[in-house]
Formats: sequence, structure tokens, C-alpha cells
Amino acid sequence: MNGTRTLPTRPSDHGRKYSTPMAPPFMVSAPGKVIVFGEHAVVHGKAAMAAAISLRSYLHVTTLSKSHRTIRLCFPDIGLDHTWNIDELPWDVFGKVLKKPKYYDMVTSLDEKLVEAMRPAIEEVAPEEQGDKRRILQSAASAFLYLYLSLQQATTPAAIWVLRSTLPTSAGLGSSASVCVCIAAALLKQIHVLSGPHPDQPDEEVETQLERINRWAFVGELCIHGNPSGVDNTVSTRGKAVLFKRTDYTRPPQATPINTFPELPLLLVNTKQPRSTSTEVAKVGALKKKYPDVTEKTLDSIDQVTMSAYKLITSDSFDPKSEHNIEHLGDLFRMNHGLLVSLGVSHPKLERVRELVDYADIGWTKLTGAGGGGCAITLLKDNVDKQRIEKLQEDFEDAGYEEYKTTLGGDGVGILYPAVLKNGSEEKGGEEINLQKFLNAQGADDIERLAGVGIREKRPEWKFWRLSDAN
Ligand SMILES: Nc1ncnc2c1ncn2[C@@H]1O[C@H](COP(=O)(O)OP(=O)(O)OP(=O)(O)O)[C@@H](O)[C@H]1O
Ligand SMILES: C[C@@](O)(CCO)CC(=O)[O-]
Repeated sequence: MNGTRTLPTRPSDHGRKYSTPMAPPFMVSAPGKVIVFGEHAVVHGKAAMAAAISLRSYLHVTTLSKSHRTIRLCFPDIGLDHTWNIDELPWDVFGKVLKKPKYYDMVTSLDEKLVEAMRPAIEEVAPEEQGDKRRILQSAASAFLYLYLSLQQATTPAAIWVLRSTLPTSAGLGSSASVCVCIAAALLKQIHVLSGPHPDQPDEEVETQLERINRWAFVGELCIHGNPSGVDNTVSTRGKAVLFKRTDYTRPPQATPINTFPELPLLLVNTKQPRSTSTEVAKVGALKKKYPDVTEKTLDSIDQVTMSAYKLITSDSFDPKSEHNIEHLGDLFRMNHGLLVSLGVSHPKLERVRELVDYADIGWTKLTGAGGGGCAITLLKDNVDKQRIEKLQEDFEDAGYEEYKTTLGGDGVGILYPAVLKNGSEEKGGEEINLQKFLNAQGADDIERLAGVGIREKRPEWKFWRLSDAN
């Protein structure tokens, strides 16, 4: 069954009085991330340091009445609009063939039998598309379907899922992880196994909810990436900044919150060179197979760079305004980038960013995320002349690159339940973000204006699972 364009309406779209006990439309949002140190090495059990950014994905879920039996996925950023008939999905594979995992289980690999059973439903997604475009659409659809079949029942109500992101897709800023966190959180919310979020929730309970969401987001990442370390979904779920390490994939990773993550003067530039994380990760895997000793040593060196940066920024004497400290961190940026180049995951367009920054002599640059294109981050030197930054920004524009303004270390996954904002008015009811409004938003600015989390203004209706020491 393919994309129907008309949107079924609920009995009452205007007020919030529903004539049936249907769940109201709700939203989930999760941030992207920058990896400050340690990408790729982290896939091989070394440490990585990453921070959430203010660019985010937003998922809107509308439950339909019992007369509908469809699940529609509408992900306009990537051109996906597909509808499945719920009763035609392979629900029977679980139970008959496989043991259905519990919502609290830790799933660390995909079950080939379920992947196989899902295949016909995935094959019918975007059959008219070819190559990379098809892969992008089908991988997003598989992440959703795998989680949907794992967490829901055949009796699940019909629904429309619309996802829009202010993050660039496939650019190293964790777009896939933020999508997977949104999907995992929304599915868990729908089956009523998430408590909160509410302000006085004890830390232990907050941890349980975050862990639950993160585990399933990781399964979504397995569908998109193949071999994720879990750092992206962990930062996207928890927000702020973490030092992450995973040596044993059958156990939860170590994720040490960095509560004192400094406000660093960073430029974030997208080369707009498309690439896929799974390809870049596979490249390093192949290199390690070919040259095990040398590659392992390179990965160990990245680990040392990451740990050295961690020690530096968590030391009591670290001051982001200190020229000496920033130079130290900058040197570590340069070393980390050089090691990534030697692993073969840079790209001429990323090297061009580094070159332009080096010529301007205003900071230190490294690729961020999987590389092969995508984004670079530049740590700016102290007291850099404004004109030199402006000239550099012109050079970036001339090269066809895009710079993003973002802040580091914001909130992780959040929920807006129901999808209603008061928007400064005390009027009863407030303003509902209905499906059509969400679909009509034009681009990132409009999405943020309509539903944005903590960027333009504090929106108290959005709720987050916050740990007491991370506020
Ligand atoms: N806005 C979006 N809507 C729907 N699916 C998306 C969206 N953004 C990303 N995706 C899914 O995530 C995939 C991109 O994941 P990929 O890991 O290659 O890039 P990334 O997560 O942006 O980069 P990195 O892993 O280096 O941070 C896409 O192929 C698509 O399946
Ligand atoms: C390249 C990589 O290290 C980071 C991608 O953002 C892959 C991963 O950790 O899953």
C-alpha cells in the first residue's frame, strides 16, 4: 500500500475534547550531536567525547480511530511517505517463530528472521527510487518497522507518524540517531511503559526511562548503520555531553556525563558532500582487517587524544577563555583529525575546510561524525579578529558549504504530550500543533517557531527526563 495524500481527520481537531478515548496527538524530539573527539575509534572499543546540539528531530504522532487499520510514515525531509496495512504486517513471526523481546530487554543485534520477515514490507517502500536514495528511504522505514513490530501488538491502533528535522541528513551530526531516539521514545510512550517525565522524578527512575529509550534507539541504529557504537543514540537520548566507551556489546556502554562541558568557540561547517556512516565505518573495519597492527595503533592514539582532552576539560583549572588551554585543546583537534585522515575517512572537501581555516590562521579543524564528507568543526583561537572570521565565512559560502549556528550540551529526548503549546496565553486549551500545521511548516526556522524546544524561547510544555546533577 503506498502513500495516500489525504489526511484522515479526527472527530475533533479544534478543541481537545475527544468523543472517543483515542490518545491525543503528541510529539517527541531528540537532538543531534557533535563528536568532539574519538569517532571511528569508538566503534572499536575506544573512548569518544560527544555533545548534544540544538538542531533536533521532531516526531508528531496522530492516533486514528478504530475504523482505520493503517500505519502511515511520512518523513518529508527524505521524501518518504508510505502507508502499510497493519493487518498485513508479519506480526505472527514473533511468538510463532521467535520469542518477542520485552520492552525492557537489551537487544544488541538484529534478528535475521525478523529482518527477513520484514523484507516484503520494506521492499514496497519507494520502489520507484534507485541506489542511495532508495537505501536512505528503506533504512529509515526499517528502523521504524523493526521497532514497531518488536514493541507493539497486532491490535495497535492506526496512526500517522510525521518526522521533520532541523538537522541535515547524513552529514555527521547524528541525524539517524535522533530519528531513532524519537521513534523509540514514541513507541514506548504509546505502549505506556515510560513514566514521566516530571520535575521531581527520582534520578534512578529517570535513568531507567532514558536507558529504556536508548536501548531501543540503538536497535534502530543497527537497522540504519549496521555497526553503530551507540555513542550517537546515547548523546541524543541523554543530551548534555558524555565520555562514551563500549568494549562489550552484550553489556550497557559506559557513558560518563560531562556536566562541566565548557562553552567552546566553535564553527560548524557542512561541506554538503553526501556520504553514509555505514560506508565510512565499513572502510575502517576493512583497513583494520588488512593492517591490524597499524590500524589498532592508530585507534589507540585516537583514544589517547580523547582521554587527554577529557582530562584537560574536566580539570579544575580548565578555563575556556585561557589562550593556553584553548591552544592545548586545538592541538588535540588537529591530531585527532590527522589520525582520521590516516584511517582514510576524510574527503577533499573536508580538507578544504581545514586548509581555509589554516590559511586564515584562526583555529584548529577536525572532521566530525563519520567523515567522508559531511561536517567539520573548528575551534577558534582566542580574540580572533571579526573580519577574518567573516572573510572565512565568505570563503565557505563560495565553496558551497553551509555554516550552522548551534549551541552545545542541550537537553536530550523530550516529549510534548499532548501536542499543545500555550504560547504565552493563559486561554483554556492553548494551541494544538496538529498534523497539518506541522506538515505546513516551511523549513527549519518555521519548525522551530512552531514546535521548537528551548531555542527561541523556553517552552515549559515540553518535558525532559533530567538528572538532578545535570540541570
Ligand atoms: N530527517 C530525516 N527523516 C527521516 N530519516 C532520516 C532523517 N535524517 C536521517 N534519516 C535516516 O538516517 C540515515 C542517515 O544516517 P547516517 O548515519 O548515514 O547519517 P548521520 O546520522 O547524519 O551521520 P553520523 O552517523 O555520522 O552522525 C538516512 O539514510 C535516513 O535513513
Ligand atoms: C563514525 C562513528 O564513530 C560516529 C558517527 O557519528 C560511528 C559510531 O560511533 O557508530
